[in-house]
Amino acid sequence: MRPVPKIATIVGGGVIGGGWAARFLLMGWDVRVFDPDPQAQRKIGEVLDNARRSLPGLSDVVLPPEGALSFHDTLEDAVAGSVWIQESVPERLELKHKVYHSLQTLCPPDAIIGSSTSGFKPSELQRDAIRPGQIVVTHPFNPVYLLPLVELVTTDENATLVADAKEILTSVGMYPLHVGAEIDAHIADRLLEAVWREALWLVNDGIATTAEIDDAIRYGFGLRWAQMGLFETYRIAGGEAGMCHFIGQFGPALKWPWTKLMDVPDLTDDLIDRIADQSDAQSGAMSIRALERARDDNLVSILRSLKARDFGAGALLNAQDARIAGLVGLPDDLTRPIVTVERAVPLDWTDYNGHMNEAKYLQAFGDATDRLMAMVGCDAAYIAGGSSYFTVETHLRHLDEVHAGTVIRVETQVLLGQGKKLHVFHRMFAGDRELATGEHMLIHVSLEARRASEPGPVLARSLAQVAEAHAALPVPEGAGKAVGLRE
Ligand SMILES: NC(=O)C1=CN([C@@H]2O[C@H](COP(=O)(O)OP(=O)(O)OC[C@H]3O[C@@H](n4cnc5c(N)ncnc54)[C@H](O)[C@@H]3O)[C@@H](O)[C@H]2O)C=CC1
Ligand SMILES: C[N+](C)(C)CC(=O)CC(=O)[O-]
Repeated sequence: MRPVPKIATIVGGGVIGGGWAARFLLMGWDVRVFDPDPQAQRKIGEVLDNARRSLPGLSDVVLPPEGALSFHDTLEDAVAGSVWIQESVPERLELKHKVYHSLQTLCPPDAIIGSSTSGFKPSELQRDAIRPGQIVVTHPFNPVYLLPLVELVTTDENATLVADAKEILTSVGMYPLHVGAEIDAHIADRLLEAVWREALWLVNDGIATTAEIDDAIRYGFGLRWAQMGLFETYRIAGGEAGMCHFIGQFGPALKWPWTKLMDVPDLTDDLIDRIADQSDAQSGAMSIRALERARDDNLVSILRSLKARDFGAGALLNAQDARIAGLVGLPDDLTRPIVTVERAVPLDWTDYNGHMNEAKYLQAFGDATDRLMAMVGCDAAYIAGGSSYFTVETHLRHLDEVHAGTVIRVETQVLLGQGKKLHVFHRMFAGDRELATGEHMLIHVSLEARRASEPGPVLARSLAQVAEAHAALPVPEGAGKAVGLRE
């Protein structure tokens, strides 16, 4: 794809438009918003605050510098020079048609217009459009700045822009699921709608409250769904005999009255009041923004756990980190310490004292050592060949505190890189502020014998090169020290 100016326009800056604005901005795009609501700027500001505290820490590398956000009184101003236009106005087809008509008379003809629509088919959106091929469905999930899925639904008219759309969405950390055929509500909302209908019936019939239904999801199958989805978990539920056995066992239940799916309860005032009252009793003590923060904190923890396992949505985040960081090799300039970590402090690294927990300093220094090892050639392929380093001694010093969202940087000096021994000194900074140091002795080992061994020649040469260059640097303050005892 040709290099494009990173300019996105958000038309409709409500719940979803605000989330799109945050994702594009934090991934380095300039974002222009058009929304006639006088409260739009305040609302987007609040969504952005939530995004800024949660999204950067998902990444183990530093995100690109944040783009510029601007609000515009006219659509013409808002779309000038835009590459991606995200329509997120209310779910009314005639309103969306009106918006596309205005947009297409004003916007660049090669910009992509993505619609956040939860349920309209792209052919419905394209009807009577000036350039039907410019409009696609890009259906996201709330919060758009944290959840990667975006359903990309297209028609034959869109053939030439599908690849570009996928590339742009992937570049901002999303997972474009290209839906093979257009249907009402795409894939995900069709599934959600089924669960939603059943939940409404359960409240309507007085079987369960809103809180009990939420407990049934979050203490059970919701946790399974978050990492594996439906079919993979049911395959496991079939035991060793797998999916066929599972269907054999539970297939007959499809004919039993387990679901009321095709009927919808009448949304009478009584039912709406009951749902609203139960929901107030369940969560009314918290503001929407506080609930959003609780949701985001939990999502960050779940996503980071999946990331550590390189699984599901976590594997997507690792791929995004690799794209942002590019290839890792030794820097050209070895006359100064090597930057081995540059990242924001994630929400789940902070503790009851409201700052980064002591254990996470070791995590960051461990990551710095891993990065240095990869840079000098002790990378995944080398380790798969049966050799690695084990850390045998560590000394940490905590010099200053740091909070969630702050960008930290670790600079690494090799004090010794000879034979089996690798002696490193890490210094952690936030800007110019020194936060901590970590001194570590590592021994090269054979993973088969579980004993010390000599490094391979390429690794040994590369380490010696760094150690020799770093020997010219002053010995860092604090190196070689133990915990002092006052007399
Ligand atoms: N809320 C949700 O959970 C999700 C919603 N969606 C979809 O996103 C779209 C927007 O939904 P929400 O953000 O929830 O609605 P919302 O009501 O929070 O926001 C809509 C915004 O559009 C603005 N607006 C109205 N007319 C406009 C116009 N002519 N030009 C520019 N702005 C205009 C409104 O002032 C408002 O700020 C819908 O198509 C919806 O189906 C998609 C995924 C999830
Ligand atoms: C309720 N909803 C149909 C607007 C939901 C969505 O479209 C996706 C989501 O975020 O759940």
